[in-house]
Amino acid sequence: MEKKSVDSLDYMNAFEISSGSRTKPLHLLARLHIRNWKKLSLAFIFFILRTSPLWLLPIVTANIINIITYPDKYSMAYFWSNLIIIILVTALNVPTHVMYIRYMSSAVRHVEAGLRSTLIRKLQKLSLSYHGDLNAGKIQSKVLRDVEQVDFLSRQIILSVLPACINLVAITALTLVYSWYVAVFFVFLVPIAVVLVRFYRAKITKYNRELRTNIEKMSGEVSETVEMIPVTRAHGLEENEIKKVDHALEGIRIAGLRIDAIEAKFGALGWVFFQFFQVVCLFFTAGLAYMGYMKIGDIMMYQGFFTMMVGYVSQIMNIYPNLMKGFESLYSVSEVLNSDNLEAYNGERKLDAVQGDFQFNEVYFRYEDSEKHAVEKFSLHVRSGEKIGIVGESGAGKSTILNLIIGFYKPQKGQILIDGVPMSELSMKDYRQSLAIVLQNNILFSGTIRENITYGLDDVSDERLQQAVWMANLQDVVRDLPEGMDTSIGEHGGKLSGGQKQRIAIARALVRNPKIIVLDEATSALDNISEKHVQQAMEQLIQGRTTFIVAHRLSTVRNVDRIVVMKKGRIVEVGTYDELMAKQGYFYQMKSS
Ligand SMILES: Nc1ncnc2c1ncn2[C@@H]1O[C@H](COP(=O)(O)OP(=O)(O)OP(=O)(O)O)[C@@H](O)[C@H]1O
Repeated sequence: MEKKSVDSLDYMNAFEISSGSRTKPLHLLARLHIRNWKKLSLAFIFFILRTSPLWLLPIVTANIINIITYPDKYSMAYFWSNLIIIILVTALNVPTHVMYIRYMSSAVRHVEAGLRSTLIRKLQKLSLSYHGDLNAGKIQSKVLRDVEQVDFLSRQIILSVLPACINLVAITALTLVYSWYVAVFFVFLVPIAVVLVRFYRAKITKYNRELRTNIEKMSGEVSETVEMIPVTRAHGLEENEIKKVDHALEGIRIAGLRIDAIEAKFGALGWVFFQFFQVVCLFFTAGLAYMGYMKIGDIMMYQGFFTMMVGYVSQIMNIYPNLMKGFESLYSVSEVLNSDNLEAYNGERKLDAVQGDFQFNEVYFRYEDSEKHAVEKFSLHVRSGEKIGIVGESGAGKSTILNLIIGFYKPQKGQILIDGVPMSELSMKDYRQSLAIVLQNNILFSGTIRENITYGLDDVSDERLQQAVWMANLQDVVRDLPEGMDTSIGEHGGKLSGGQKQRIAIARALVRNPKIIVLDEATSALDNISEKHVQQAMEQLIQGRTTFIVAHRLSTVRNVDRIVVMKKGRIVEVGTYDELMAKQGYFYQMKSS
């Protein structure tokens, strides 16, 4: 049951149809809401019931004035029936309004939650290079602010624009029933509104985009600044960081001012036009009554209708700038949802049991925005269970090889085969379940030690967990903590030492019992005892598994089966530690320098 309700939050299909060409925002909004059409239809019915007293009131007012002005033409029964009808219909407003809001809100809130969920789903599918370009702050701004704006947009349309349009049609129809020439006079309002909107639309759209991109920029700056606080303080660069954020805030201030100014002009002009028009209407109907074409009470009715019409047209025009903001946010969200910069691989094949045999055939890889290859002509066969050390100077392409092994990136030329199957055919989700990664920046999250180790695994027995803790040399750490395994480790493991963090990452890898291990040795120096602990944990981890270790300290690779020495993306030497030392080549030079 729960799964079903979670599934239903996926709104991707509303965007899938639109990918490629840019869909009009109103179409997109309609597609988002079409799934909840039953609730929206019910909301619409209750809306009509709720609003009907508004249409009746001017008619009843006209009737009462006419009864009093011309008592000989009307009976008292007519007077009382008018009163009873308006009281009854007005009293109905309470239940009908509650029902209208309940159905409407339920539909709109579903879309709001759905949009956020769809964004998160999409972010999990987008390639790492896409994530590299879009920082966490910008994504947050889209998931929080932009979705909120879209929710606001839906509410504005359902609560204000649609009701105003329905009311306008209803009032025009009622006026037509009574007098066609007054109706024609009313209809003149629309072109005035259209001309005003057309005149300001381009500017409002432009300034909204400016504001939105400035807010995203600021959000990015803030999240980066917060992350950098320890480094900033350590270097005494607080003022520089404050200036950077201030600069982004200044951008928002100016863009916001521009928007406010243009909205003020637009709103005020509309108001003045419509006030003039209302006065003209009064004189027009009064003139008709003066000439005997209209009863006095009817002036009140038309004036009532016209006041309502002006009210509704102004209502639409006043929220028009907000609608534009909402459309801009919808565009911002669809920018991510329509992106086709997806994960590099989309194969489906599952291996029965991954053995961990790797064949690299003349692999070439270049990052998207880079001119030169980070990896060139990389050929290597790695047997199942073999331990490979990868060494080379900074920028030689070591981490890139690891990323290619994990499948984060796909070679532009050449091929990588796993157990004889090209990576492009493999289901990455399935393949990565046989793989454990311990990277330079071990990504820990703000849960407990237990949660961090068992991350993503549903049922890990206590025995298996204890074994992983023991193998990762963590038992002393856990014992000394106040709540043992259930101690919270702070954001990104902030309450732990570098060595402890690494051992937690190793325990996380161990508990998965993977066939392949990818290790990026930490560059940060650990003290001797800590390093020994980590070293022991690593030895436990790599036993019996195909292992790729990027080593920064050459002593780390002493015991691996083969060392691959890289330079400028190419393999320059391959061999055991002793062979390479005896050869006195590049590795020997690196070791001696
Ligand atoms: N995301 C990226 N976009 C563009 N170029 C990149 C990216 N990541 C790495 N590079 C470039 O690719 C080359 C290889 O980088 P890589 O990180 O693989 O080197 P490395 O040997 O792991 O270096 P280090 O030991 O310093 O971590 C470098 O020239 C680097 O500047």
